[in-house]
Amino acid sequence: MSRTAIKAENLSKKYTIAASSSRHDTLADQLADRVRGIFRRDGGGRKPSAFWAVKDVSFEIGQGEVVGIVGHNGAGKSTLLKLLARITPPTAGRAVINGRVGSLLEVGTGFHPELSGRENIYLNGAVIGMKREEIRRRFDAIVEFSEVGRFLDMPVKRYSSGMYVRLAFAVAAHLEPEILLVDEVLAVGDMAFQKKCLGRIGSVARGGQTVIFISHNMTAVNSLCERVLWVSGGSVVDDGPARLVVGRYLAASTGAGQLNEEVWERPEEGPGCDAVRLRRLRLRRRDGNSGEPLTMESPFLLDIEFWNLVPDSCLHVTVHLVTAEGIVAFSTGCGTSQPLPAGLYRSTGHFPGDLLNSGIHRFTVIVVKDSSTVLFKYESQVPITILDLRQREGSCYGREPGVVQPRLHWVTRLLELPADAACLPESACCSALEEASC
Ligand SMILES: Nc1ncnc2c1ncn2[C@@H]1O[C@H](COP(=O)(O)OP(=O)(O)OP(=O)(O)O)[C@@H](O)[C@H]1O
Repeated sequence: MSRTAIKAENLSKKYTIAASSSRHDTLADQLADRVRGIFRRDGGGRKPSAFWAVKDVSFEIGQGEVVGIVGHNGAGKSTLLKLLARITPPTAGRAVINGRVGSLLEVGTGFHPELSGRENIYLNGAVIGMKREEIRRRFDAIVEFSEVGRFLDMPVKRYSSGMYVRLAFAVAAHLEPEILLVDEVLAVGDMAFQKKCLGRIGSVARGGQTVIFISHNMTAVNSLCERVLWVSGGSVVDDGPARLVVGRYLAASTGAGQLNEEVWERPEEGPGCDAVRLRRLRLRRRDGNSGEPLTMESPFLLDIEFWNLVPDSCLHVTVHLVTAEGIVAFSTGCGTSQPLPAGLYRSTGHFPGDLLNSGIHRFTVIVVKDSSTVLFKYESQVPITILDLRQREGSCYGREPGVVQPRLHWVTRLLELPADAACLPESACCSALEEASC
C-alpha cells in the first residue's frame, strides 16, 4: 500500500448546545433570540445539552487516494473535515496528517478579511509552507481561474460570497497542496463555476495528490473518487469502492429495493374486476441479484400475475411506465389472440439496460379485453428506482435531460482537412477520431 496521507484514530467531536439552543451567527439571530426570551415563561433556563457530531471515527487514506464523503445533512461530514484540517480540535482521538494541507471548507475560513485578494493568495501559500517564488509562479493561474482579477486589491471582506469562494477555490486547488480537502464548495457559485471546480478537482486528483471531497452530487462523487466514506450520525457506516458505497447510499436514501412487489393472496383481494384480478406485481433485477439497486445499465423484469376468472377471454396486459414528473415514458405490453382458459397467469416484461433515465419511476397496469374494452387500470405502489452510477469524463456531472437515456452508437469521421494541415497524415486524424467515437 502507498504511504499513509491521513490516519484518523477514534476521532470524536462533542458539541454543546447552549441553553437557548441557538447560534448567534447574525444580528437577526440575536434579535430573534431576544424576542423569544420575552415570551418564554421559564426565562430560557433550559440546561445546555451535548451531542457527538463525530464519534469514534477511524480510517486510513493512502497518498494519492481520492476519497468522497457522502451523508445526509447534519451527518457530521463537515465536522470531520474540519477536524482533519485542524480548524477545530477533537474532543477525543486524533488525526495524523502527512503532507501540506490545502482546504476549502466553508466561506470565511482560511482568508484574512482585512487583507486584499492578492495578499491572501500569498498568505495562504505561506501557511501551507510554500516559498514566495513558488506562489509567484502560480499566481497568474490562480487569478485567471478565480475570475476576480479586477478586485484583486480590494480587502476580501468586501467580496460577495460568490467571489470569495471563487478565489478561495482557486487558491486551494492551484497551490498544489499534497492533501486537498474540499467541502461542498459547489453549493455556492454559479453552474459554470461549479463545473470548472469539478474539472479542477478531477485534474488535481489525476495529478497524484490526495483529495477528500464532500458533496451531495453523487454523479460527481462517483466519477471523481475511487473510494467513498458514508457518514451517518457522526460515524462512518460504509467505506469502500465509490460505485458500491454511492449505490448503497442512494438506495437507502431513495428507498430503492425496499418495496419490490405487491401481492394479493386471494382473487377477491386483488385489484381488478369480475373478469380479471391481479395476483402479484413484482420488480426483479435480471441477474437475480436482489440486494443490489437498479442502475441505468441494469436490465430488469416486471412480473404481472393475474387470475383470469372468465374462460375464453382474449386479454391484453399493458404497462405505462411513468416518470416522477408524471410523464408516460412509454407504453408496452403483451396480449393473446387466442382465448385463454380460466386460471392464474404470469406475463413478464423484459426491460433492457441503458434505456431509462435515472429517477423514481412508477408503472400503471391496464388490462384490456378483446382489444377494445378496458377492464381496469391499476397504479402500482412498487417504485422503479433507477440510479445513475455512470462514470463521467470531464466536468459535466448534472442529470441529463430526457425520460430515456439509450446508449447509441456514434462515430465521428474526418470529412476534410484544412488546406494548411495537408502535411498531417490523414490516417493519424482518422484513428484519433475513431477512438473518440462511442
Ligand atoms: N459549531 C457548532 N456548534 C454546535 N453544533 C454544531 C456546530 N457545528 C456543527 N454542529 C452540528 O453538528 C452536526 C453535524 O454537522 P455537520 O456540519 O458536520 O454536518 P454535515 O454532514 O456536514 O451536514 P451538511 O451536509 O448539511 O453540511 C449537526 O447537527 C450540526 O448542527
